Amino acid sequence: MSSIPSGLMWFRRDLRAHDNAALAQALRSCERLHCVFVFDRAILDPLPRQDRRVEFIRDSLVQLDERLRELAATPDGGLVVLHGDAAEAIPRLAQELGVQCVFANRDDEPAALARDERVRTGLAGSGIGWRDFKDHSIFARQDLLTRAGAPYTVFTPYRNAWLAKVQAADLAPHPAAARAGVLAARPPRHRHAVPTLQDLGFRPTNLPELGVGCGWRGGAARLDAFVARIDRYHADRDFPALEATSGLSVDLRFGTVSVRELARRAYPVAQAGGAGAASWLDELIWRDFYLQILANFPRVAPPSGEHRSFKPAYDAVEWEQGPQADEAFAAWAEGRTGYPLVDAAMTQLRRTGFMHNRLRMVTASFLVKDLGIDWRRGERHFAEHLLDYDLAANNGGWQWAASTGCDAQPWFRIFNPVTQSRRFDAQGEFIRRYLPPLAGLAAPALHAPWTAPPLELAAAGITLGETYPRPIVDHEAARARTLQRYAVVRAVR
Ligand SMILES: Cc1cc2nc3c(=O)[nH]c(=O)nc-3n(C[C@H](O)[C@H](O)[C@H](O)COP(=O)(O)OP(=O)(O)OC[C@H]3O[C@@H](n4cnc5c(N)ncnc54)[C@H](O)[C@@H]3O)c2cc1C
Repeated sequence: MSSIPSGLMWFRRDLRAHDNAALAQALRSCERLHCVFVFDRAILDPLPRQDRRVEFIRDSLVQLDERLRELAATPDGGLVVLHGDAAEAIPRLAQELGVQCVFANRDDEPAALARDERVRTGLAGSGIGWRDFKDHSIFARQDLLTRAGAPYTVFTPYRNAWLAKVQAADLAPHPAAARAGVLAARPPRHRHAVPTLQDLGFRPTNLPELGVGCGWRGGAARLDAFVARIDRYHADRDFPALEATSGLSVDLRFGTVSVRELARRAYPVAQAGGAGAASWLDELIWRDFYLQILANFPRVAPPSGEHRSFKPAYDAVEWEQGPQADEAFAAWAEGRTGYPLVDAAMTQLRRTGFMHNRLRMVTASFLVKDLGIDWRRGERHFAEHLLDYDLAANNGGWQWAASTGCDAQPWFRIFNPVTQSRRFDAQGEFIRRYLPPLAGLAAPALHAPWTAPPLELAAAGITLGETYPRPIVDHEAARARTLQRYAVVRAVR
């Protein structure tokens, strides 16, 4: 079975030893296998020095390293961890270790593809092979095509094709334990502990206080807790005050869970009629959908250069610019728009690095359709702050909200932030959690404080414009401006 004397497994966004496609294949194919992770300077250097993602990755690596040493049954086993430019570090390490092949799981983000191409070229120069595997999604790239042989660009037919195609083999685990004996001891010069945040030039964040468990152990705990409440997912998932969704997006982003395992848990329950599991499986399919959109239409997010509308006609829309727009953007980002649900959501993002899906839609719609600001500015802001930031899902989500992307309903879909608030946070529980200055105000006034009688505001200790902002925009007037702004699309089409 094993024909390669020595190989190197390169972990990237798959930080687990269980059910890992490339690792299982590498273990099967090699007589001796080394493992590496690179803190890539090309990614880390531009980041602010406090970044929850770097801390999450670093703490996840400690668990991965520990698990690999257990599997190798020697303390000298485990993970080689480097800090450098991955495109140079991997070929250099592969040569130093004398391996014949490097194994990795695919990453279809445009920048990752460009980096992997440089690695592959570097390796080929030394006669070293490269093998990559699908691990990050159930279906990818051109696995699912329309009858005309084109990638799907609309979710519902994609979902139907996904459900029609999926087989047990697509969800089957890729176990490591049986072949773990081939895991090699690290060469003495690489037998270091995983670098600390300080070693990497970063400072600790509030991640531990938030109670977000890292690594495969954190992912497994989140999955078990979620499976116990999955039956209510379809009914509760839109209410941000409830702990109804899985919180697994960070694990899917960094591979501390296997998406096959999630689908293995949800699929049979959904098939047996479980409405919660079926609805959650749909979300995993949305994830696959946006990953294949990015893989098949990389023009939406070129590695260097401006992201583009999926529907090119929308690039003609003219957005607000200048100091007033900059101030409106800052008010949105800092949670002082005067719309409580928007402000609470933006505060959640700042404090925790997470935002509930319903609120991502509401805040994105508010930025684009109430403030008239380019969706790409919001996309960048989310990219900087989300712990679960994922290029494909974030770009897809923003384009959905801006009506420039796939499955976009006609341009007139504009969320009303007050109606959304009344519907999805009726008692204001979520708003109060993140906006203490409004805590004394009862619903319904809480959803639109400027409509509250002065006595009610005074009783709640609120002075509009002082303790809480007045709305920075009138929704109905903004709606009319947006309809005009988007009218240009019909002219271009
Ligand atoms: C403007 C905007 C930006 C977004 N940016 C991101 C992002 O950067 N990273 C990210 O993972 N998700 C993003 N999403 C999708 C979604 O909001 C999050 O995946 C979800 O809130 C994560 O919480 P959860 O793990 O509890 O989700 P659950 O409801 O438990 O869903 C399970 C999993 O399905 C996937 N999923 C759910 N909804 C979507 C969706 N609409 N599109 C793609 N995948 C989905 C996620 O991987 C999620 O973990 C964005 C959505 C919008 C509207």
